[in-house]
Amino acid sequence: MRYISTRGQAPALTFEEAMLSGLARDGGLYVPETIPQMSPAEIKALHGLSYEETAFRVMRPFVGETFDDATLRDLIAKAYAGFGHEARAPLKQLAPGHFLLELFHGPTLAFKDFAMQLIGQFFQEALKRRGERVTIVGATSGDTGSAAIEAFKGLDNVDVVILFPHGRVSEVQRRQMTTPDEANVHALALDGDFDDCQARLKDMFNHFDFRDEVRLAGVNSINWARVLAQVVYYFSAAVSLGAPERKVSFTVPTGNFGDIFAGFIAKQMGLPIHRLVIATNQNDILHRCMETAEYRKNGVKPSISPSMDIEVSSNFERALFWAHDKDGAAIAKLMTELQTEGSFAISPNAMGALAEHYDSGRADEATTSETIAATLTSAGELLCPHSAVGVHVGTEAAAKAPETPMITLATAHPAKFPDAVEAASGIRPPLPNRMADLYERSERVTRVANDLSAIESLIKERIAR
Ligand SMILES: Cc1ncc(COP(=O)(O)O)c(C=O)c1O
Ligand SMILES: N[C@@H](CCOP(=O)(O)O)C(=O)O
Repeated sequence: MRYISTRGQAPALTFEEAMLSGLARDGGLYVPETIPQMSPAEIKALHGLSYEETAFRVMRPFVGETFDDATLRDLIAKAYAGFGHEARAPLKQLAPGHFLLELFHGPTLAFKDFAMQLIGQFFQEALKRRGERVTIVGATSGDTGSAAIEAFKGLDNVDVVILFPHGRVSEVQRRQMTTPDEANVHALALDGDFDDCQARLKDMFNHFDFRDEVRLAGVNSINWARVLAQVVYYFSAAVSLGAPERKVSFTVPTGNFGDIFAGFIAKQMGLPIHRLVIATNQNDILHRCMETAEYRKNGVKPSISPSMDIEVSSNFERALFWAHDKDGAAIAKLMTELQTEGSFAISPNAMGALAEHYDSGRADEATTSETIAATLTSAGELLCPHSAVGVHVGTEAAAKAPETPMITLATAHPAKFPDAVEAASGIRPPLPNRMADLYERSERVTRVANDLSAIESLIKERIAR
């Protein structure tokens, strides 16, 4: 299995090389050259298996020779052992034909743990074998950062540096990143928004002297291994509702497009998915793009679902690559236009290819709050604001195809966003006992300007210690 860049100008890599490299050296994102197929019989055989065994069977062909079967099984087992629900990703019924896939039972209470706990294991195994150390730099709007810190803290062959937008994450999210006291954890609060954090991260990958000097690695969904780990729960959920005999649709609260793109990969592998529905908050660039065929930035507005306050949706590049018949030059041109003009137009052919798989919808701030309150009353479920965006859009989409079950992804625990949830529902969700002292722990964070050389100097200084 080889991985190629969406911009067509970087060397093809193995799974291990792609995982440890992060961004391709032409600025693109790695994707598998071909997508392994699962037959209806192989999908049917997933019925009744543990989440871990499902993960093994779905991911095995992508991993190639990086890990043998026994090692891969062992790493998967270690990754999910700390989850707080035996099913790992339980499915609950919200309404007739509408289900909620709870992805927040991992250690940091968001769906990021599914991938991050696993790639934490993958990195440790690969680095030990190679005798290498790396500097992981991550950009976060709140959840990737805490999940990465949890997965990599205390390891002696990794430094983990997280850039988060100052003042634009919830207090719980911030404290999850700033209170760990392990020396290899570095939380940096950047003066800017998430797009600035992600842009500086990509600048670091494109600055080869720095990249090579610090042996930069990435654990955002830039990293193909992140996306791969997220493919698994599309299989486990669809199979429990009758796949391969029965088609299902998914609604995904979307920002950086990694989670919904994992659903696209599951569909390409053979999972019978009817529609993949992009659910955006008031930062609705992806929804507007699906409606107008134009991807146009108009400024990020802070919302009550802050993890989705994103306008430069990194993995949309991977979706566009497929929609343009894997024409790397075409993708490079669109990405340059986005950088220079703040927008690009999508051709009718490519829009047609996107519309074959994706629908979209948005929820504004008031609708998000109303959905939190309404879902508590109708189904007894207390949603986080991101999941509420999904439930609102998923309900609308389900009404258009009532014969197909709709699965909405619940991407975070409500206790990560207590202020917004309390304002909407009157209930302040408590943190789990193991995190009960989060507000008492002391914080360690460095404020940084949105300036590449200042950030790079700070990182070099930190990792030299
Ligand atoms: C809670 C939550 N929901 C939804 C999203 C959006 O997911 P993605 O960026 O994969 O589209 C994020 C951030 O990634 C998130 O943290
Ligand atoms: N919402 C994310 C943004 C980064 O997304 P990623 O999937 O590329 O890591 C976050 O919580 O940080």
